Amino acid sequence: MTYAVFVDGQEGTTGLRIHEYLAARQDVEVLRIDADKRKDPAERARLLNAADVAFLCLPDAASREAAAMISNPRTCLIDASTAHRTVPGWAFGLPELCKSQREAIRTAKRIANPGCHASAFILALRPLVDAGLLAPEALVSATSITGYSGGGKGMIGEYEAGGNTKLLSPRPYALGLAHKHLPEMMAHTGLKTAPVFMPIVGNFYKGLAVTVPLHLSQLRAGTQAEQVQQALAAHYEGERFIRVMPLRDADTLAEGFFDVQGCNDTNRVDLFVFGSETQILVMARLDNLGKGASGAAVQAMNVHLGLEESLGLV
Ligand SMILES: NC(=O)C1=CN([C@@H]2O[C@H](COP(=O)(O)OP(=O)(O)OC[C@H]3O[C@@H](n4cnc5c(N)ncnc54)[C@H](OP(=O)(O)O)[C@@H]3O)[C@@H](O)[C@H]2O)C=CC1
Ligand SMILES: CC(=O)N[C@@H](CCC(=O)OP(=O)(O)O)C(=O)O
Repeated sequence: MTYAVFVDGQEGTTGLRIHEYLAARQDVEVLRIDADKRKDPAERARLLNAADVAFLCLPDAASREAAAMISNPRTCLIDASTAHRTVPGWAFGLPELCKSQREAIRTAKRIANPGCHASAFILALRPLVDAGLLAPEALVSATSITGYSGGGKGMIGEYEAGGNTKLLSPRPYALGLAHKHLPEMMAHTGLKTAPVFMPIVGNFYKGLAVTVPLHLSQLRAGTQAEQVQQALAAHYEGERFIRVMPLRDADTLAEGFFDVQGCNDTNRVDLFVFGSETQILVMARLDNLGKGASGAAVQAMNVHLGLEESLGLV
């Protein structure tokens, strides 16, 4: 069977990456919009309603506008923006979230693709909450280091134009402690309080790593780093795109530095636990355009259509 697929926002960073993923697919017919009409609501509506699956690779407002244009009950929307991630009726597009998530994605006609930082944070902590090691009431913090493609075309242009020495050093941002990923970070881990979250953008194109530092005393009494790593391994047993590294990963410790770009050009997420007798670091790394956006969106489409989940992904 051939599926008609349209990418609204096809010229954007995530849209272009989705097209790259789909280019080699024989089971997908990509519907394209004329470049000069790519913001024309009527033409967008026509193509959105002609698609079996439509990806929204747009800013939040344009994504909401697109969702309101759908009149075809067959059309399944997969939205890469933040707009619908905690909206009832929209399935969260993270198949590895929990045992029932694939069925939710399969049966949904509205799928909200997770954010890049949020994907890493949720994949790192949801197993600990589900296993009862981390209480929903826990107060946690997190940092994320990301490549500048995370900011889309605008930020890519800024970094690649050169000439601004400030961009040469890592830049913490969202210092108002109200990053747009906080709602989904809470909703899909079960945490009752937003993490204190500080993302940092660096002078490299893509790659992302979220770190959650924890005192072992914040976890269930008696929990050691071993139990945390085992909880991750158990939760993701058999998951094609999640790799749980050995506790205190020897290769990373031997190198002395963590490679934030270690998952680039894949749809994989690597999860690490480093620890002392009293403290741990739980780290998740991914490609912000892979499992952090476009790869995740293609995987969600594969799950929804009942196709081999890794089709077209590595
Ligand atoms: N970059 C990343 O790592 C990630 C991004 N996302 C999210 O995915 C979405 C897309 O991000 P990204 O691809 O990076 O953004 P970009 O800015 O690179 O691309 C957005 C695209 O949307 C188009 N667009 C804007 N408004 C409209 C409109 N009204 N109608 C039609 N097209 C429109 C733009 O067209 P034009 O080029 O003409 O301006 C542009 O091509 C965003 O919500 C982003 O937050 C999610 C996860 C990670
Ligand atoms: C460097 C940078 O600006 N990164 C973006 C990531 C955006 C993202 O993940 O997009 P959505 O949440 O819309 O899906 C940010 O932190 O806002």
